[in-house]
Amino acid sequence: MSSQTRYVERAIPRISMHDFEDRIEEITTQLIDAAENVGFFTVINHGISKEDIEAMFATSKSMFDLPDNVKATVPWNANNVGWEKNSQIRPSTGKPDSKESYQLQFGENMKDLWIKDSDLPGFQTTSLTFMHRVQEISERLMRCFARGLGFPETFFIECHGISRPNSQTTMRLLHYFSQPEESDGQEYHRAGAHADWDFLTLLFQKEGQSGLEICPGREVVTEFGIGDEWTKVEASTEAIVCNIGDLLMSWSDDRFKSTFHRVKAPCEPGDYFGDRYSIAYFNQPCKDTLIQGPLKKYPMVTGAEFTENAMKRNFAALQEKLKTVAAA
Ligand SMILES: O=C(O)CCC(=O)C(=O)O
Ligand SMILES: [Fe+2]
Repeated sequence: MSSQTRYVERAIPRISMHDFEDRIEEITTQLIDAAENVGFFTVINHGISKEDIEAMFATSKSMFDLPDNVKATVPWNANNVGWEKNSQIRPSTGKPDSKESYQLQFGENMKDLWIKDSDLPGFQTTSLTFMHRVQEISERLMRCFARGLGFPETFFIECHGISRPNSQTTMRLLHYFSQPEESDGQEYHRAGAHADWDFLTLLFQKEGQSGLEICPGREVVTEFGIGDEWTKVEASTEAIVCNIGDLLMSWSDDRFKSTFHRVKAPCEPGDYFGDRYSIAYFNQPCKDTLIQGPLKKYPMVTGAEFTENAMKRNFAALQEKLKTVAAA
């Protein structure tokens, strides 16, 4: 079905966050280097133990194990919250990802969209506790990026405040369905190639459940095209994989790169075909945040406008793709 992937080795920087307050300068230098040259890096010694990450994965699995009619009581909506199944179509593939996901936020968008305690006891509390811990790590990284770009140190933390009702920061629980190892002629996409449009994504994976790949080389945030040489990112439960999103690329006037990535449709020997669980934490701006880089390369927009523009660009690229699929 799909042709063999061309792979290249690229080193993915691994950054330790131990003794953060004493090492903030050194960590900032490492982060800025990774952001400029790769767009992807992993953080270790970040303060969340492997056991706590495994516990969140267990909670996520219990939620996905609920019957579809229960999960359908908290349906996805365009505020990027709620549960969906086989419904996200990526412009790069023109086909839905073979997965289900449940997106959670801190603010008013989550009204009536939490799985009830009567369906899964403790789900909301466990998830929110974990989200606050990932937010703490995100805020340390934001302090470094603010320093690196010459903004006041707490600038990005305020722009992405999670205690504001209009917060849009999202944690996405993901479950990719297991796929047949014997080809049945179909290609089952997991997450088709895309760039994220947030500030910074923090991704948790489970050891053994590989599939994440990156394709760097993007020069400007407004372009959509991707190259065809991929690099595998190892799945480790302890390390958090971080990628720059379009928002930070724009805020840095294209100095920091938002990188195309995918979860490969398994199709070659050595690929992982089993159920795959991951957790992505997207740092999103509040709706009224004003966004513009120090060099003013792009016009100033609000957080709400930035998201809307990203969705429009995505939609236009999808229409183009569907045209070529229909013509083929
Ligand atoms: O599940 C993964 O490993 C990646 C997910 C992802 O890139 C996304 O949801 O934006
Ligand atoms: Fe992504």
